Amino acid sequence: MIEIDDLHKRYGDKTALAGVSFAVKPGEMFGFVGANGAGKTTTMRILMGVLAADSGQVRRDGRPLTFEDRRKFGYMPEERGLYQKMKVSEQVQYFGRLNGMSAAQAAKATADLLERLSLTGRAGDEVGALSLGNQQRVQLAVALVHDPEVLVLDEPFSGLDPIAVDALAEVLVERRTAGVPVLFSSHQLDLVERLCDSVGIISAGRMVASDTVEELRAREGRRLLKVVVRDAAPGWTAGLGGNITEKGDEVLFTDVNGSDQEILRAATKAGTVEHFGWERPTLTEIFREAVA
Ligand SMILES: Nc1ncnc2c1ncn2[C@@H]1O[C@H](COP(=O)(O)OP(=O)(O)OP(=O)(O)O)[C@@H](O)[C@H]1O
Repeated sequence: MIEIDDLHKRYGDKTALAGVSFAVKPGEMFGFVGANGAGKTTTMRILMGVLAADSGQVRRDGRPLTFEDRRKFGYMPEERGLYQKMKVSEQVQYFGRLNGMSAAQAAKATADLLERLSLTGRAGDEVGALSLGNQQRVQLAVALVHDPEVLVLDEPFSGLDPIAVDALAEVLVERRTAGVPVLFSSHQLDLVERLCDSVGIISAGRMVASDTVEELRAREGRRLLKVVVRDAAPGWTAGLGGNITEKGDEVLFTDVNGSDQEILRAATKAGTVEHFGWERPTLTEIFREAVA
């Protein structure tokens, strides 16, 4: 288990992190989300030892992370760092070798990854000759080549086309299933919602929510009540509690504060109730609420 415990970080008089804590379990995919400048990259740099925290700790299985631990991590930094003049396949193999693989292991892992990320046809091209999206795929191959024990990826999906998004998602899900803790940041909340078991929402250097996607949605899930009444008597919602938005037969109630049964009785009296239930918010709605 990877634990981020109460990280604080200032850049001069600018506070970047003001107490960031969360944990990523083995076999868990954790989506790290937050507005621009919220502190995601700073947190991941501290996790990877690229940057020192002012206070707080990063632990693996209860003990502080060491250089040796981090060598077994796969990291995709925000500042992409590839040798532009090196050929794609050589580059990925090179990083595999740097991480302790034999030449044969690195060659095999590289060939497999290039295939998965649809880069086989570009294996002999210089990285600098590739489009930005394809360079991003190479960067991912570099982060993944040594079969890391932990994955820390800073916006791995940005700039990828939908096919590459699916290919990367498949690789990450595979690693997660093999027991690897996977942490990635993203602004693509639909993707985070689709892929992640847990989500951390950071705002202005503080964690404002950190839980499983299911828990977050369930917790927020009794905020929006949707009622559809066919052939309702006009004005049937008059005098009922909460904020009310009406659209044809559909009525949405927010901030109902326990008056749901009263609403159900009124709806039943007004006409034929076709739908009565709590709407589960999307991650985007939860995010907007959390950082507001
Ligand atoms: N080297 C630095 N010097 C000064 N301030 C910095 C530095 N790096 C980051 N910051 C500031 O720290 C805060 C957190 O930045 P960080 O890059 O961690 O955010 P982020 O959540 O990754 O943002 P984004 O989604 O835009 O990548 C921001 O206010 C940023 O301006």
